[in-house]
Amino acid sequence: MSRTPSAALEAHGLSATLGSVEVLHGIDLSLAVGRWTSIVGPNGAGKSTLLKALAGLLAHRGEVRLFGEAQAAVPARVRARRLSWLGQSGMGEGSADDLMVYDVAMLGRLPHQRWLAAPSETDRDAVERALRSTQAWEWRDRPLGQLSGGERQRVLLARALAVEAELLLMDEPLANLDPPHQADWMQTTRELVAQGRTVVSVLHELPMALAADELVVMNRGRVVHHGACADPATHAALEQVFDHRIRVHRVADQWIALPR
Ligand SMILES: Nc1ncnc2c1ncn2[C@@H]1O[C@H](COP(=O)(O)OP(=O)(O)OP(=O)(O)O)[C@@H](O)[C@H]1O
Repeated sequence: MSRTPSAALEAHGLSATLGSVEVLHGIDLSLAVGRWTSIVGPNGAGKSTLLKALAGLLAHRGEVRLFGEAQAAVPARVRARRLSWLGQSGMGEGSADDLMVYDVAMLGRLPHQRWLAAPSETDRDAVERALRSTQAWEWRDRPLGQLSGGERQRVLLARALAVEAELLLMDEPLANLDPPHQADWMQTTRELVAQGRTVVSVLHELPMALAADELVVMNRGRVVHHGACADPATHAALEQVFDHRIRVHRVADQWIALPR
């Protein structure tokens, strides 16, 4: 009988070196299925590096497990269906500038398509749903390169959503988004989690990060705290990692972090 794994992602003794510098130092972490976890910490803490290593996009030491299986043993195509990735501000997306928005979002369906096969109705439905959910549908016939930073981010978000993966890893998904679209992103994330999906986001916007279920607080290549967003110990860790230059408050039913 197969057992439903309780962790979507696990890291055991995860270390990573960039250039000649070790930037992640022996991280142990378990991210539960069906939860939204935000990763926060100061610039250079190792958040993006950790997310890339968890996604299988970066060589590392130690072990990463995806839904209970050693990540390295999961075939690339299966992993691409189960895990959707949104990188930082479309870094490395320059080559997609000439593609139409619709085709960019359709790239999210590649893991579901047979080699050289035309998109199926399921693929087209998923792409339309994703583009509509980020209000990018009306740009579907425009080249990606003609869009503003925030518009582009909404298309790349749609591509990540079009995968319809069980697990979404997003690095600074709110970059360039205006406040209403940040709120939309949060709504979408909550809906995904309500459907049982797992979301992991690296966020600098602390009020948004504190709206998650759980917070992973990083500093200097280590996880210094992992706890519920409502837990005072999590707030204390957050204040500490930012040298007590911020303070977490409860305002209008949400957690916010104000400079002090
Ligand atoms: N190619 C590289 N060679 C050496 N060090 C690197 C390289 N790339 C990144 N680093 C360093 O690795 C550390 C972690 O970087 P990372 O991008 O993971 O941090 P981050 O927490 O996501 O930061 P930010 O909040 O600024 O986006 C930083 O100190 C960075 O300078």
